[in-house]
Amino acid sequence: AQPGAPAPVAAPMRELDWGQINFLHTTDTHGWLGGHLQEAQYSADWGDYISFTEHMRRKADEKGVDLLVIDTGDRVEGNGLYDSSDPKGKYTYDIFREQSIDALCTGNHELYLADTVAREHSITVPNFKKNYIASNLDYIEPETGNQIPQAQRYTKFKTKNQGYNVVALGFIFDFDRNANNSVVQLVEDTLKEEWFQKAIREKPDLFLVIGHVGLRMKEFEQIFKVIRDENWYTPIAFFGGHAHVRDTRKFDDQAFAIASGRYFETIGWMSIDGIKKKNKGDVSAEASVSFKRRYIDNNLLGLYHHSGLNETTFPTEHGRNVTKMIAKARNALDLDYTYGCAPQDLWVNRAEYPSNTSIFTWLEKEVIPQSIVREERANQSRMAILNTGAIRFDIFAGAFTKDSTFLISPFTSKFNYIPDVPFAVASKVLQLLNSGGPVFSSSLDAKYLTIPEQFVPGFSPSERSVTEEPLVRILESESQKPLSGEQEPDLVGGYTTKDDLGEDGDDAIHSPIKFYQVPNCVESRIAFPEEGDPETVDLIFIDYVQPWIIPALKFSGGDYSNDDVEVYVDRTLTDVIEAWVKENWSENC
Ligand SMILES: Nc1ccn([C@@H]2O[C@H](COP(=O)(O)O)[C@@H](O)[C@H]2O)c(=O)n1
Repeated sequence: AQPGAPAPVAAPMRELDWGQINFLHTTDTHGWLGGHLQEAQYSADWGDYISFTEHMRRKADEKGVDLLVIDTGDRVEGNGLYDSSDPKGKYTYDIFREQSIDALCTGNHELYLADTVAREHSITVPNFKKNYIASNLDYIEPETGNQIPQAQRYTKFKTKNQGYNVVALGFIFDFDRNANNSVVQLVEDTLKEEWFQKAIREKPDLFLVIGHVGLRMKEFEQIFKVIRDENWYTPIAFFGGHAHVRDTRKFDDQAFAIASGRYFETIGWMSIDGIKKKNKGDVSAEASVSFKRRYIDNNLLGLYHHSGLNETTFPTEHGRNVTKMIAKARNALDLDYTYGCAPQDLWVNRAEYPSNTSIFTWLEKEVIPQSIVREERANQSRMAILNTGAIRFDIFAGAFTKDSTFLISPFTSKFNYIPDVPFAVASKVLQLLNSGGPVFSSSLDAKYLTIPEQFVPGFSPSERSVTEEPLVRILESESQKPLSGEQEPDLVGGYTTKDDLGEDGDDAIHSPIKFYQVPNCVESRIAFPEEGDPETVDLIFIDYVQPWIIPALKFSGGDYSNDDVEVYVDRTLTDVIEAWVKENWSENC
């Protein structure tokens, strides 16, 4: 863990079930390679994960089974360690590559900006040359304009100890907001490609499908159907992500998918037993395969527990060096530099919106009205719209650092506007954005305005749970009691996941709490007349929302196009929040 990270307290634990093939999985780490410095439950860093993996690989060798390490993308955007350097990722690409990863793919965050796409192609792909898979993603070479696969379309390999033949595929969901030096092929079309049809006829012992794909999205289902039609009994292991939740989905008795949360809070564990090795010429034969899963809270006590080691025996030399690399990078970037002192916790979805503890209420009532102004139009009534997905993380009471600004909002989106929109038209926009529906084309689903945890309708994050109190404070104030005798233990708050395999997936047994739905967008009304409505307003919006604003305006009776849009404030939300905190929370903690 990083210097200054809070120490975790032991919780009652569920063990890892080992099988013939075992997997460790990360996804949506978004640059959190230093771990969580304000939450003890997730405070282990990438160096600790490297130590853990080395121990688990040794254990696998001792047992004569296999262990594969997977990452399913969105490694960038969301943490000062990645976002605050120039160029972005100056340190994180080198830190990330220290882990030995058997299969990895691209997420949508590696594709939003042309620079990020190019860095992925020139740094991460060669760093993991043999193991990077891009089944439906191409890169446009700047020198030639040629469209080439971002990486190999699929891999074939034999596992080290059990000698299983594996065919591995690596997808990104049908993403269409990618920069124009990348091309995402629809999954449905990729499945018809000749190479794919060949891959699914390789008759391996196991198909490994990794993807930056939410488990409840259509893409994994499409892939499952096509592989299964050709291979009636071959086990298929899916590793997904994107929705930022812990989840396991059963496709059939021999095909399961796991998603391992977000922000390096979770290390996913999947194990498979009962795989039948095919002899040459064998057709697929029915087998009784069992899949197990565990969501490991990423903290040192848990990692000691699962590796059977302790503070002294756990850190490997390699792991220790990577922990030092991270600390050095954090220092070089001055990430602990304090801009101010947050007087209270402000939650993304652990508090109701609107409320005094909602981060969106704070932005809507304080930050936006006080910060989003264009001098020459300061007296013009204005409405400013922010999508809730623009906010990625909570604010904890206490020191608000340079790092905090990027944890909350890493994006480079700025503020645009359309001047002098009739109020009668502008006032209908927010409601349309929040209700979604047929106003927007299918590729413009309004759910992509909100936080990823709400992407799946009816899949309430309240089932996914976290503590009402920041974990650090709970851990400081309460000692843990063992799970024995009559006494109910005082459980640490944390994830209490329900998935297709039941309610026993999390390694640490936690007390659950409530999550709340947040709207797709929030709106501030600024410089409005004291009485009555203005005739016209400047309609301001963060630029990510623009593709939804234009159809919403059209539906409301305003015939606007992208040509009517101008820059309102040439600053990112990150810049805006930083300036506001310096001005308003300037006292020392
Ligand atoms: N410039 C951006 C980019 C993304 N968002 C929000 O993030 C969501 C995607 O998050 P994942 O980590 O799951 O990829 C997206 O749907 C937006 O809500 C944004 O606000 N601005």
